[in-house]
Amino acid sequence: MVKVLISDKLSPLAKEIFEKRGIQTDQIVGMTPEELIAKIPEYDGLAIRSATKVTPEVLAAAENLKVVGRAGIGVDNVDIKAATANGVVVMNTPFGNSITTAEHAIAMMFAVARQIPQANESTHAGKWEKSKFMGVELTSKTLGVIGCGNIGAIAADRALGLKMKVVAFDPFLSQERAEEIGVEKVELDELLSRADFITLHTPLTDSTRGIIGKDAFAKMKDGVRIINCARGGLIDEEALKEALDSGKVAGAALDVFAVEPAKENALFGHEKVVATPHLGASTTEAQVNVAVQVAEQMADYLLDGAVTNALNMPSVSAEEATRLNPYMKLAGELGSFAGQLTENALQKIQIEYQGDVTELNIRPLTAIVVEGLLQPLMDSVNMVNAMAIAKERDIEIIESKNEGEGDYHTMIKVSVTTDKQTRSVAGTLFADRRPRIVEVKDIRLEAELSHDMLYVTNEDLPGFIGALGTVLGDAGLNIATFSLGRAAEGGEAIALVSIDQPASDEVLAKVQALPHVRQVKALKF
Ligand SMILES: NC(=O)c1ccc[n+]([C@@H]2O[C@H](COP(=O)([O-])OP(=O)(O)OC[C@H]3O[C@@H](n4cnc5c(N)ncnc54)[C@H](O)[C@@H]3O)[C@@H](O)[C@H]2O)c1
Ligand SMILES: O=C(O)[C@H](O)COP(=O)(O)O
Repeated sequence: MVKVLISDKLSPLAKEIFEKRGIQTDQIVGMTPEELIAKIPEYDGLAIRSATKVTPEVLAAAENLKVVGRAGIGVDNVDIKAATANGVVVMNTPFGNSITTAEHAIAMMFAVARQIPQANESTHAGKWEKSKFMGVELTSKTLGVIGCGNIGAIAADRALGLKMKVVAFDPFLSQERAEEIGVEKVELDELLSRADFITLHTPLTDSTRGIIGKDAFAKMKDGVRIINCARGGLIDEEALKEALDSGKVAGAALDVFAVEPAKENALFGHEKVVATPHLGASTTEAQVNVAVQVAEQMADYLLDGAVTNALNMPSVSAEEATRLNPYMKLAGELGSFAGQLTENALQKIQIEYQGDVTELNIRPLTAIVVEGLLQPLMDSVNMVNAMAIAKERDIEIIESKNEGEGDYHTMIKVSVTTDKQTRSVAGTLFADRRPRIVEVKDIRLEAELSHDMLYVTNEDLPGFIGALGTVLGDAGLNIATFSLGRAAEGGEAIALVSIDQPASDEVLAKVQALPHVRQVKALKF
């Protein structure tokens, strides 16, 4: 039975959905890394928020794990490289909490503009410090949005509704999209020098870490206010403290911190800092959205092979997954066949898709061909990491589509170039949706692959078939199917023989010694 572990606090709807779809689900929140490592081998799926750290050690122990589902956006708590290497798909829910988080940023902007938390605390303490809490208006002020993706764009939209002027810095924001949102696209330095409020909405990457540091503060207006509801590492916290102490920055509203959970932080207790404990996504609505979405996505993948919102795999819809399944088998067999025939360093893989298959999403098919091809070279290759491994090894991958039908209504042809030669193998699906090999080295034949096969190339001369049958019969090997093809009369011929047991080295040597045999190989599928 398929099993999922929920290791963070998720809406109970997630468990309900998993169980309704026949997936056994355990929820264990607050495990230590060691406890998670001990528990994870049992599970096919792991559903998390930001608290669980999916480290290389956790992934190494996760021998049955197929998918990590993040009920939320940020996946900086998941080692995606290690997940990919282990064949684990990582998915998130990129939109479910965006409105909620943008609203939190706006709430934090109001809070820091009017010192609402400080005034609240003072009022509860019976101090009535009316003159202490002088605020600023938002109307007509300039908001600088750093990172104008899903959340940044919603925050900008809400700020425009508050009659603010919005400037945005985002290297990937097009002029058209900026106009559509209603923001002015500017460079970072211009944003820093013009903004009265700055709100951050980028992921934490090597290029965004510390994007707001000493240099950035120096370029800002005096009295600027900073809001961060994205990731703690975007702001250099030491530099922020100095800027607050000097009065350069009039206030900061922070939902996220460099180290979380943040029990201690140099900014805590600062009178100009408003802080919340990573609450950006914490609304009833957002938590329902992300929990339902992650459970559906994970169940779709575990049960039907459909891939949605994955960070390390191309998307495949449920309907596509059903149509793709027989092609996945064909692509896997072609890749494996070509891989087992390839003895030298791979340089180029060409995959031609012809006829019906061109209507489908070919990216997963290509990934599975490449996986099959690399499998004889390395155990650790899988569909998730195959393309990355090929790239690392400078293997060129060329895909082409020919929508017209050839001799078959659908065909996939894999050609592999090594430093010595180019070899090809092609296959189709018959009406029973079962794969058939229909061409090897441009020689036509028709073979269904089975667990143990013999691949024999020989000269097309009389006596070969009988001699081969005798060798196999003498060895007690039953022939299940026998497929033959030849380039031309008397030219190169290929035999693909399905046998009920594997052939020993001795049998292979005897076949190799037969007159006219050029090459024999035992293949496994
Ligand atoms: N506080 C919370 O609870 C909470 C909730 C949800 C999301 N988040 C975080 O908010 C952030 C934004 O989420 P999103 O859904 O809007 O992501 P998104 O991918 O839709 O948008 C991010 C934007 O940042 C831009 N960007 C990337 N590098 C940049 C750079 N160097 N400079 C400027 N812009 C850059 C991208 O082009 C993109 O437009 C993420 O870090 C996410 O983890 C926090
Ligand atoms: O990236 C996100 O989605 C947010 O940081 C929310 O994190 P959380 O699910 O731990 O609240």
